[in-house]
Amino acid sequence: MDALVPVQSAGQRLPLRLVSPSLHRCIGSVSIRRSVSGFAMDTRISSRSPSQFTIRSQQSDLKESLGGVASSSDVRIKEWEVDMYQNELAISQGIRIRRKPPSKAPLGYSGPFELRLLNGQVADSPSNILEEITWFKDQEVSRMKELNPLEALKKAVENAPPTRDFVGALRMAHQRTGFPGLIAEVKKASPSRGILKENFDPVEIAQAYERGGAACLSVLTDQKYFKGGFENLEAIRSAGVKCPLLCKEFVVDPWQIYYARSKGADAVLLIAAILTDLEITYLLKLSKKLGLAALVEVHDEREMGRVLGIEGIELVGINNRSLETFKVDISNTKKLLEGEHGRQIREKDMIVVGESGLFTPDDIAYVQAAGVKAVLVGESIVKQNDPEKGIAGLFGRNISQT
Ligand SMILES: O=C(O)c1ccccc1NCC(=O)[C@H](O)[C@H](O)COP(=O)(O)O
Repeated sequence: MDALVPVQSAGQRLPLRLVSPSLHRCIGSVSIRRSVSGFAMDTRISSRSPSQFTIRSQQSDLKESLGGVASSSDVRIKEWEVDMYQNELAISQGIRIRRKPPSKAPLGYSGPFELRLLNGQVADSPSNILEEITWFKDQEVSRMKELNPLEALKKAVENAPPTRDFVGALRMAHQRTGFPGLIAEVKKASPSRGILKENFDPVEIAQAYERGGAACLSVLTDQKYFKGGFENLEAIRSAGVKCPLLCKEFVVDPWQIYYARSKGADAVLLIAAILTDLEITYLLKLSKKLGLAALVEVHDEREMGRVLGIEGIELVGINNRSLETFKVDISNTKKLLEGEHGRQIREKDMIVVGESGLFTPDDIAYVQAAGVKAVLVGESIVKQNDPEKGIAGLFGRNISQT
């Protein structure tokens, strides 16, 4: 059964019974403050499957909600259950990536998850690179939030220069050149390929991409796995590059959307493999509210089906690289655009972005014939001594304005 969650603002309290009858039964008629952001949202969520964003609580909030009588072990148990519900929701949507390392049930736990715990063994090391990155991101974001509290970020965003039209730039480039609009990636390294470019000057590369006819740029901001950084995003923006900028991050928390906006992004990436439908819906709304476009990335039919069921998505990326196994196969783009999914995409006039593994004019022609109107390319152009010429080589001709 679905429950309607009321529109709320920062600090207002969400009646717990609206999101989790089972938690409600356990702890009575209490409310939990939304901890992540105060963005008002009116949506329906499953009452059996609360979202991390909607019900994660501060320890003190929960203690207070329990009338000040709860012991810290009560609080730990409820927090742990919230995580378990979050996992349940993700699994029910076919999401294999766990957002956090599994933790043992708190001492003395006897609740709705007890039987499952007795039966199942859970691996406590990441199953693949995407899961590893996601677990790391969760902790990294907690640390970054302490240094950059949301309230300060909101003020910075209010005073930030306006965003540029990411989707419009792709459409225009497609019309102007007859080729898919290019999102050129500023990428120093990756987990699958290691270091791609030793002498890496992000601003120089961005300017070369712009001269070469890129419609938009993608800037990796993850430091640990891609040797990127938010300072690259800021530097490229400050250098006067006009192409709209995608902040290429692993978003697991709405705080990151505010942060990306404050650092000069025009668009953000939302990866369906790590986000539930409700999270995508919420992050999409938040991005729009902040003037950002959202590129929603899928890798398989199931994710494509989920994303097509979400209102308001304009930009869908099909990644030809499995972020779990690193296998790259550009026929993935074709496969996902065939049949009913392709029909729905055309009907909704969505822009599909073919991502990863594109090296030659034949590759571009192949994904264009499959139906993409944009491509996201990193390795094949960033590795060239002259990335501007790299773009001409990729398309088989000069696609700059001149
Ligand atoms: O590229 C990786 O190794 C990788 C590993 C784990 C998560 C994401 C990863 N890459 C992100 C991308 O999908 C690419 O940077 C982007 O699509 C460009 O791909 P390419 O043109 O093949 O460099």
